[in-house]
Amino acid sequence: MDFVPYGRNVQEKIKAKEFEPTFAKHILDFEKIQKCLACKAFPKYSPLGLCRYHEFCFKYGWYQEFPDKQYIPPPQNLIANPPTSYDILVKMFGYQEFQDMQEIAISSYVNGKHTFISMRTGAGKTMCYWISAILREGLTVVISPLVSLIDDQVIETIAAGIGCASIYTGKHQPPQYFEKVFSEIAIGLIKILYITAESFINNSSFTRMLLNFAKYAPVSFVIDEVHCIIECKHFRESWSKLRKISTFFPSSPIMMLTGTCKESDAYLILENLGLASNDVAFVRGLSFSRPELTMKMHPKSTKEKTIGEIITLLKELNEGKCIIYCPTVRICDDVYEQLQEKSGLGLPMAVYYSSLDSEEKKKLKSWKENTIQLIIATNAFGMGLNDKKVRLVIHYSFPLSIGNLVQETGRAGRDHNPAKCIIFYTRHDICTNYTIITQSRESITEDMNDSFEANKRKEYLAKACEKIFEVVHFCEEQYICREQMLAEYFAWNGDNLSPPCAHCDNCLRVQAELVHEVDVKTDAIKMVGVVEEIINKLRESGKLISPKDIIQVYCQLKCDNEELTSLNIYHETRKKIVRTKADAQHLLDWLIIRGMVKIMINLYRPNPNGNTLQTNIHIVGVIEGVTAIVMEKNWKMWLCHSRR
Ligand SMILES: Nc1ncnc2c1ncn2[C@@H]1O[C@H](COP(=O)(O)OP(=O)(O)OP(=O)(O)O)[C@@H](O)[C@H]1O
Repeated sequence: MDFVPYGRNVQEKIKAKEFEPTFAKHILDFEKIQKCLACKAFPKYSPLGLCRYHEFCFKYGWYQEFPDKQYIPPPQNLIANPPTSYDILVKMFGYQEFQDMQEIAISSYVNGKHTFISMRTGAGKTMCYWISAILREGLTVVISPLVSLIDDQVIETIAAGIGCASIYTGKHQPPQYFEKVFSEIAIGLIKILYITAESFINNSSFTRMLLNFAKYAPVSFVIDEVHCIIECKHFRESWSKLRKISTFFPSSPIMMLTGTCKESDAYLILENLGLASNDVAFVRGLSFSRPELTMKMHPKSTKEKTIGEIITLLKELNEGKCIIYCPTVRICDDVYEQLQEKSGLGLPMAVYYSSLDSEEKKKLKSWKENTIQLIIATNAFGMGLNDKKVRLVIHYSFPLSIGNLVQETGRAGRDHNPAKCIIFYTRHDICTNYTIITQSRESITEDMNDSFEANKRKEYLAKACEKIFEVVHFCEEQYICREQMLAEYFAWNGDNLSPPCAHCDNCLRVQAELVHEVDVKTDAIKMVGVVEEIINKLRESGKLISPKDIIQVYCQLKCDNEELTSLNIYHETRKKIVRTKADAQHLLDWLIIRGMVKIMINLYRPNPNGNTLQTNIHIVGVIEGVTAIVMEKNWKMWLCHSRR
């Protein structure tokens, strides 16, 4: 494919005054407005007749950026020095200061270095690649996880005055559309191209076009929400194939953006992308704290009660907007119906999930225009969404992972004013979440053979259990500051912990109750002793061990399985710091998420012909040398004085 004719075609259209850019529909009154003399696409902004971006280019003598090659700029005194990233921030976007680590991130990437950027939600990561795309010549390709997110990104980018387009598979993008996008890239009108990982991996004509373009001008890459490489690789294969970037475009720098990434995951991401860590600059935000957010767990009981509690929360909403996250489409519809019926609030509301048809998805427009105040959605909604009016985020069931929790709650308070995040929590939702993660595939892993596929699935299921228990542990913790827990979860080596937020439910509880931080190492050692003894006892009979068995033996309570009362450890007299069932459960969860006690969640159908799925949680073992490993760790736990 020869790239040059594309440019020629569009130049002819411009000359014949027949040119309409692919993004015309995002420009208000496109037909009527006076257009920029240099691009014939964006509205005229300056007295010279140029749009904001081309006026900026004009001042610095960047005439090669003018898409209409016939346009001859008037003579002028050029600004002597080339623009800095700060000049662009101020002159193009109207901001006076960089936020967080934006400037350092931009400088690294513009200098051609692969740059891994991890900054809190709402820190302004988009700006990092917008400014870079202007400073670097050629095209910036942004790989983004969701079509709905790409649609939003395109609207925002056009509103900011930067030429962009999107590529994903769908009936709204026929072959003629691709041809048109290629032409606009060829004349330099499009600076940023948003694309899904699937299109980037599978659209071979796009790859050919890009390789061809790279012969004429630099191509740079951005992977937005780069943690998807870890989180989506099992069900969206394309995310595991993004090494294609470094293979096909070895001299292009890659900017990797995330709000939530553990250090170990960052290295796995680089490995997946075929990048050596020495070749990558890591830029991490100054703080991951979101002081404007107040997080609270709410025990979840019956559906009626939960809906009633949600209605009370909604009554306090006033002008603000709310997102209710539900785990499944069925639950979204159900909550929507319940709220419609019972609320009497007259609150304009809608549902959103990826399987809605495009007509129904149009309601999203009303959300953006603020005529819908409440959206009830699956996690298909909201990733990267930047809506400053969201004052309340409710989780009808606990989030699928700590990463999801941060991303989803991160939609609130984006104007830096106070906002609430409420999670309705019950252990019963473990089943729902596990069903989603495993895509309802029954998972009796003991029966699996040893094939490569089966091992991959086992590994995936083990990871899924770990993620669920991480959230369970987070939700059930009563005293440690929620913000500190999240900061610790995502902490990298050498990070300092910020002080407690003083306004989450746990901080308030610590202020209200008499609590003590105590060392429970001896209890942790005892608990793994209990696990080992029970396993030894029941190994022969092949009986399954539940967390309840461990708690009953540890707390020396009446055992459901009477056999266990014959264990020595059951009768041992000892001084316990962790005494109540709830605290013992919390300690066991801690052992599980630290990988010391191994569990398995088993998804099964109680009635083979029915649709209902249930879960059993089994304890399957401890890691080798567990006692020594427990001894090495810190086991400081907050306990309520009155419970001790
Ligand atoms: N330097 C700046 N000064 C003031 N506001 C800024 C600056 N840079 C970006 N912003 C604004 O910050 C808001 C959040 O930016 P953005 O959507 O890029 O956040 P993000 O880091 O991508 O968050 P998330 O991870 O949640 O998607 C936007 O409204 C953006 O215009």
